[in-house]
Amino acid sequence: MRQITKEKKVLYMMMSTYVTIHLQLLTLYYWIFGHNFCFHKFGKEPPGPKSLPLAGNLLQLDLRRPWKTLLELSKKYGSLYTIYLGPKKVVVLAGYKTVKEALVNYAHEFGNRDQMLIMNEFNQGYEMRRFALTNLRDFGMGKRACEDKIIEECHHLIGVIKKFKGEAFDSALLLYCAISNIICSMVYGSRFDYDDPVFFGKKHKKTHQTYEFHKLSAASRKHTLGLLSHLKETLNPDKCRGVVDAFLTRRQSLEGSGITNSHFHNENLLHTIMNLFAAGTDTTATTVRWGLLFMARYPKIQDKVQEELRRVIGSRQAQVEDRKNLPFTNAVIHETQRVANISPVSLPHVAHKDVTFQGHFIKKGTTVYPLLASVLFDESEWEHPHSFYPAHFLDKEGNFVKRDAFLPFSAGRRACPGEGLARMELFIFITTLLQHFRFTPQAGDELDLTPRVGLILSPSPHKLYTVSCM
Ligand code: HEM
Repeated sequence: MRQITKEKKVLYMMMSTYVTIHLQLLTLYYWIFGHNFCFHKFGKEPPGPKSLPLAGNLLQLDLRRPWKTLLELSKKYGSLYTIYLGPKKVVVLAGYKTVKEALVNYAHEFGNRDQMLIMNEFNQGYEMRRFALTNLRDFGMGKRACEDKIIEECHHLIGVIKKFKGEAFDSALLLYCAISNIICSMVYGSRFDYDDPVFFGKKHKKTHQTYEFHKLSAASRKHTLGLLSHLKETLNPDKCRGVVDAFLTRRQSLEGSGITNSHFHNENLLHTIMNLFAAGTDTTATTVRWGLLFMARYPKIQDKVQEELRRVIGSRQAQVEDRKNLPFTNAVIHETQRVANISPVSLPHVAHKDVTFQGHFIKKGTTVYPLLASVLFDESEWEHPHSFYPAHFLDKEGNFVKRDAFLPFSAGRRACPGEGLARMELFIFITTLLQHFRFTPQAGDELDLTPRVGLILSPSPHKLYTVSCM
């Protein structure tokens, strides 16, 4: 009897080991193959490359230039495909037609943000973003007052460039300070000199060598806190200097009405400001840098821009109003944004609900990457997608033409809210600098146009000479 029970036990153990191994094999099979061929009653999920458990498709990605791999994968899997970044499933949208259809026609369905990636996008994110943008508009964003501030800042920059007396210099830090000052004047109500500790703390030297904007003091939590405490001490609710004062005044009035648990608290203020600097400085400054680099690299195009500027506005200050009379210059600025492709993958979106898109099922909560590079270099939209070719934006008579596939600011509900300000900055900075200086490379420098790897695609470190034109 005892013998039979022992045998039963051994048999039981063997069976359970067998079942466990099979379950593990099935799980592995599912990980390797299953989620690549997932069907749903509303349609098939977008196709994609096979992925490994946990690592997903990470081993296939060029981690220094992931957007390049995403572009290559779109050639194999089409304009809508799935990849796994580790265990995280991501649906990639590629090509003008698909990106536009998703972001504009399905704006609601694809309009959420990935909570993990946006600072302060917890529950209060939407309210804070709305507050910041409404107040930026009140303090001049996209208006005439703002244009005056941009022009004033541009002249500070010109003064500093003149001090190099024609010596070659790297424009990176100067441009970051100048563009930061536009946000500073709207957020804090004042600008700062380029050698002010607001920009350069103890890390100045290192930052100068590595050109990493996020290491500048203006982008640091500690410096922002210092500025905020000064603004709090000197606050006059009847005379708001900028967005910070408006925030503090709103908080005071809420507290006056007995509301002490609103979203208007210090941490939100800090995040809102740092978000604005992160989104609004590096992007625009980097684009102006690309513009100057392209001008030095393509001197004949620089000649044509300068000829048009001299003919149409002469030596007077360029205004946004002049844009319509400067088709070639306008085309060059657009082509700069297209080729610079500073944000090759837009910020991640998230499917707001289950959606069937182009016959494929995408589950609520799935992260979606609009691949903006695939739009800006879409071979079915651009005549010379991989060349710097301002005529993309000109008709046969030389008039400026808008192009649908020009989407550096993305499109739809989540498109960049700073587009108006950015376009104003790009126009004023690029035209005014080209009215004052001719930009040329150092002797023997071919000017490498390979972008530096980072959060956005910026030019590799380089120096340019300036020759005064005025
Ligand atoms: C050349 C300059 C700029 C470029 C190319 C650019 C591009 C973009 C892109 C591609 C996005 C993501 C859109 C999406 O997810 O679909 C974005 C978001 C954003 N941009 Fe810009 N941007 C620029 C300048 C600015 C400026 C000057 C500001 C503000 C002052 C700004 C504020 C923002 C904000 C707050 C967001 C996040 C919006 C959200 O979460 O919905 N940007 N930008």
